[in-house]
Amino acid sequence: MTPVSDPSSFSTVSKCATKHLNLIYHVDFDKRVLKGKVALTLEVLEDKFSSLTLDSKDLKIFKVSANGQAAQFEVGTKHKSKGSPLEITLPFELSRGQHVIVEIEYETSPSATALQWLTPTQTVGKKHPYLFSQCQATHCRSMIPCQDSPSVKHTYYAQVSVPKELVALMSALHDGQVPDPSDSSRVIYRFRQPVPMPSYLIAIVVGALESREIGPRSRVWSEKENVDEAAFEFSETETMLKTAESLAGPYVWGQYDLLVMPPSFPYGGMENPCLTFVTPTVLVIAHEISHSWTGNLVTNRNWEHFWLNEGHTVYIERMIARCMESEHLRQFKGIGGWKELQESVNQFGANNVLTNLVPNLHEVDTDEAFSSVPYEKGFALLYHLEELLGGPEVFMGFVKSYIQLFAYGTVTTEEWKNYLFTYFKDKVDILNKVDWNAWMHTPGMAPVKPKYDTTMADACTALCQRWVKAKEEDLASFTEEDVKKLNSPQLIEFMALLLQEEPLPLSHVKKMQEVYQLNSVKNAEVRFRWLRICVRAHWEEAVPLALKMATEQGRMKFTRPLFKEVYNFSKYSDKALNTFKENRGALHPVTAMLVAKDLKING
Ligand SMILES: CC/C=C\C/C=C\C[C@@H](O)/C=C/C=C/C=C\[C@@H](O)CCCC(=O)O
Ligand SMILES: [Zn+2]
Repeated sequence: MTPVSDPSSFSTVSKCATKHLNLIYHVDFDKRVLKGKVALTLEVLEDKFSSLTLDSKDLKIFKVSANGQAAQFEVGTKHKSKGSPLEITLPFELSRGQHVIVEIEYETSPSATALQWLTPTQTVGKKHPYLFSQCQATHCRSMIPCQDSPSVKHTYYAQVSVPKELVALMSALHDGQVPDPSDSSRVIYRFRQPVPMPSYLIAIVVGALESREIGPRSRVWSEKENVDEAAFEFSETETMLKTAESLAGPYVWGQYDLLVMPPSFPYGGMENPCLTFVTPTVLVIAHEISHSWTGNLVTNRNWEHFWLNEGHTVYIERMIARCMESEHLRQFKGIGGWKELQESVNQFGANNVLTNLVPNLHEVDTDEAFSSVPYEKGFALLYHLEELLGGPEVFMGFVKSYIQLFAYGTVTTEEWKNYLFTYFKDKVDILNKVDWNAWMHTPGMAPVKPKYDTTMADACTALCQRWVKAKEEDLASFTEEDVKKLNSPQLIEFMALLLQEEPLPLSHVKKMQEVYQLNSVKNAEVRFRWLRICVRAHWEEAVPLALKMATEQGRMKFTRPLFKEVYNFSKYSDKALNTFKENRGALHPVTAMLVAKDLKING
């Protein structure tokens, strides 16, 4: 494995490698902290080893020991986004191949960026508090002092003490629960993760949770008020898992549970092993299931190679759509993805190096670097290669082989490319014609736009152009029949196309509401785009609706653009700022940080 440093981590991954974590947590809702003890089993990688550096962020470190002997430690200067290096000096020297158990007693901060603590009023049930984590990309270090780099993979065991009226879940297999011997009002939940995984996939949730069985290896979890509806929504999970296995190989994680998150969860989903987190706005989990292979089994070496996780996951996700629905749907999703890529390039700017497929992340906050680029420029590259090398079955054969080769390990873009050339050794002449530098190390849109089939998209394009070209006298020609011919993905695409045009006149948007009744649509993907179309047309009645959606749920895919849209409507810039400030405390810490930057609020 070629040594590749991790610009997003302080940890000394060349000196030692974490093989196992043993975690003991006491969850304190009153103080909003995790009182923790972690035992890291480290393998020594160098000849003389007597010190190491771990990642930490806003942790109170009380005590460090190595093989039971007290060890010196120092928390270094805090970095603007990477947290603080935790320097540890062992009381003895070890050599290559030996193991050492480093134990650390610590406490997290109430403002730990990996954690969101919800009051009972912020939950559906309104009776109990709620805690959930989101570690990707570099927030595990605010929850555990560790080697917080995806280049390191380890198993873990955890014991979590919580008030006995609550349930704890983690990204691992359940290993039972016992009363807390030190406090009869608490219970200890036990978890075991036998498959080596990177720290960003450690996840915890504590709340008044219930579950329903939805398959032979799957349960869906949520607050009890939502659990029956969730069981219905995700009834196809086993079918989707089997389809993914037929494409990518065996599912190695054992259990595949789903946790329906509170509305403030900042992403559509998070592929935590054994327990995918999904927001209520997400109805399709093919992406998260696909991560069980690309991302969780084969993992990017560091975050500059994030496209390997996401590009391949989107490719498998869309192959599942091809298998379960149609090739036309896969093509249609490719067209939609190209638009998402265009939006990210427009947001960052076509010359911004963060739109490189493989960006340089030195001194870059990964949360600020996050966009659709690794997903959709990554997918476009893989689809382009599929077109060149023989079609979907041929290229999926490569993807399955790539997964088998790099399973349980980590990979860089160079290693991926070398294997691509090896696998297609009789098509090297074709591969040498690909402009790799343009695809990987150049900002802006992908150098080649795949030739997608437009069968499902044509109706969307036609309706969009009718509205764009319509004059006042043409507005009477629009009727509710226009959208009855469109399914939900097509309605979303129609609105995404409108968002790529100049803002519609206010008269057009009011007519659209009159004939299509879009204000009453609950589908988040539709509502999100509809409200942006209205605010861009300066329809003032839409402003409170946009801010309501921006604050009632916290998925950044929706919250950030909605706040920005209102902020850009100059008459309502202050309204956007004040609404954000009023709601800031209830937002996820990363969401709050990024919206503040979007609205140009310092501190
Ligand atoms: C080039 C970017 C380099 C590093 C970024 C890596 C992680 C960024 C960090 O912000 C975490 C992202 C977590 C994403 C989790 C799930 C996504 O797949 C959801 C995508 C957006 C959505 O659907 O809500
Ligand atoms: Zn993903």
